[in-house]
Amino acid sequence: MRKGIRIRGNGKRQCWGGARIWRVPGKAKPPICASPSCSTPLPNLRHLAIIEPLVYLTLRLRLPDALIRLPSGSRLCTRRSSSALAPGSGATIFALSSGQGRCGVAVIRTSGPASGQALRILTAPRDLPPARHASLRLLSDPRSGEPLDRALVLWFPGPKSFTGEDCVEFHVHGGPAVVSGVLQALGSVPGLRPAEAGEFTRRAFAHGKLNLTEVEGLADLIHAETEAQRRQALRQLDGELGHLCRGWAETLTKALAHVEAYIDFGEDDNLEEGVLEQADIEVRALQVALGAHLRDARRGQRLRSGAHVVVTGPPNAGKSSLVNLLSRKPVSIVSPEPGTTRDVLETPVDLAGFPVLLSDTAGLREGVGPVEQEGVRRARERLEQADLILAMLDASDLASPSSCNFLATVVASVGAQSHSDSSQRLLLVLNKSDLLSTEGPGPGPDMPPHLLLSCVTGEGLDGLLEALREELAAVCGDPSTGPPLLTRARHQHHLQGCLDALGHYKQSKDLALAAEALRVARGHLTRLTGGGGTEEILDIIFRDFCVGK
Ligand SMILES: Nc1nc2c(ncn2[C@@H]2O[C@H](COP(=O)(O)OP(=O)(O)OP(=O)(O)O)[C@@H](O)[C@H]2O)c(=O)[nH]1
Ligand SMILES: [K+]
Ligand SMILES: [Mg+2]
Repeated sequence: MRKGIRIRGNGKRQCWGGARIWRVPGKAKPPICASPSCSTPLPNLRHLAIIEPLVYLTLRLRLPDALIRLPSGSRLCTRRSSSALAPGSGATIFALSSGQGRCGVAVIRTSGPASGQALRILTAPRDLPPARHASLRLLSDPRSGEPLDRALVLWFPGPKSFTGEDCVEFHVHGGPAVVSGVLQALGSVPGLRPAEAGEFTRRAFAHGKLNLTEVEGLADLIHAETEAQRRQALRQLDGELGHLCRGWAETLTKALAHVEAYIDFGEDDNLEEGVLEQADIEVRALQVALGAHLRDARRGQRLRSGAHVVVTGPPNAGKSSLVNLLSRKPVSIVSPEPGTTRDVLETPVDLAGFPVLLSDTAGLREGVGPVEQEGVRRARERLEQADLILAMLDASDLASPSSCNFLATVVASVGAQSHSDSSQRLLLVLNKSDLLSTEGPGPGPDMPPHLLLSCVTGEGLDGLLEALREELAAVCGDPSTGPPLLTRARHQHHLQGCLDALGHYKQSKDLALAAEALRVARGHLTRLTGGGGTEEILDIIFRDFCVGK
């Protein structure tokens, strides 16, 4: 049981960790809400510490971005640091938000206080259309009165808009002359300026419309190349990861309130028994949840950046033929001459809906010329980095020394690995099955689990794709089910930091240090969803976006 250190003021003032609570001696006057913008009276502090630990802690520690809730559950205030806005952010911004180049319809967006004025000026003499109704308007250049296009316009008065500010969308014909004419006309409206890359989304973040994980989910959705990446990004944009982190942060806030309450009232006999034990139980459960998520961390990142699948095997097994088949393009040279492939040839492929970096490699054999030997060395090096190994043999040549050696080394060594989430996975493919009928015996009973395939006839390809889908779901995590995945090193960093701080909480003998460890842990979760992120991190994240997003 930790001993409590009690810092008691002179009955009037109790200061703790910099937050000051002023108590009036005698009848404890109920404190008021910490938010400067309201003065709602709250029930007395001791009572509060137990029935509303979140509010108690908020008052005690003035958590900057916490939700201050009354027992009735109504919210008092939430706020995000406005520093998240890009520099020069008071202006109204505009940009082409649909793709560059000739297209049927192009979408030009504005966001900021002068949006309504810009819409009036470009559609003069008509007034603003009804909010959120697509309206057909003639756009004209305010400088010359020259008609620009007949467009659909949409007026989104803030805060019910993507950025939380007044927004307008111009849906114009997607010809370069129309788009540039409208952009120039907008540029001539006082108070408007072209948007920076990602600035619309950055404003949505600054106005609390998106948290940082949702911003990253939006970036991933825009960059998604495969079905699995789209599903994963959509879940993150829908806030699943942010929601999970908020739940963890609330658990920590409750545990912290219990520890603080014990520090404040530990000796009072009417403080509930087991307040500290309750905090320990909450922390232990959180450690288990965080640990499970961190073990999964690599999966989410693989899903974003692509799983490394390496094709390996003895010369002439048909490796290059398979790579060309899976990538549906002539990535590698195929020839009957063994030792054709020397360099590692990497190509991004959508395999069964998963993003994959598929590598073709030199046939593994010893005792060849220096160039091919360098190729073999590079092949082995790439094999080390593989998330999934496609091991290939010629099914009609299984008794050869090169096949036996390959089975005894590469295949056996991966099979021997203890199966954990981070260990490599291997699929054994016996190629050239079309030769089996004529060339004699196929695989014996002691052959490890394998798939038969013919790159020439395509026999067995469906089975291989199904097996690949299962393996890749295991390697990348199945984005349709299971908990939301961590998709960035930043997420992993903060979760690891949170877990480390919880470790310090458990080791600390001194309650004050234990409370501080919980605060540090909670800070990591807050930064993960974007409260209090540093400018540099925000710049890096929003740099990922194109202009107009
Ligand atoms: N009959 C038959 N021949 C195949 C099959 N797959 C590949 N081949 C032939 O086998 C020879 C070698 O194919 P590659 O794809 O170059 O083999 P590789 O493993 O990349 O060879 P190296 O790069 O030299 O290691 C070529 O002549 C292919 O046409 C198959 O399924 N059946
Ligand atoms: K070959
Ligand atoms: Mg090859």
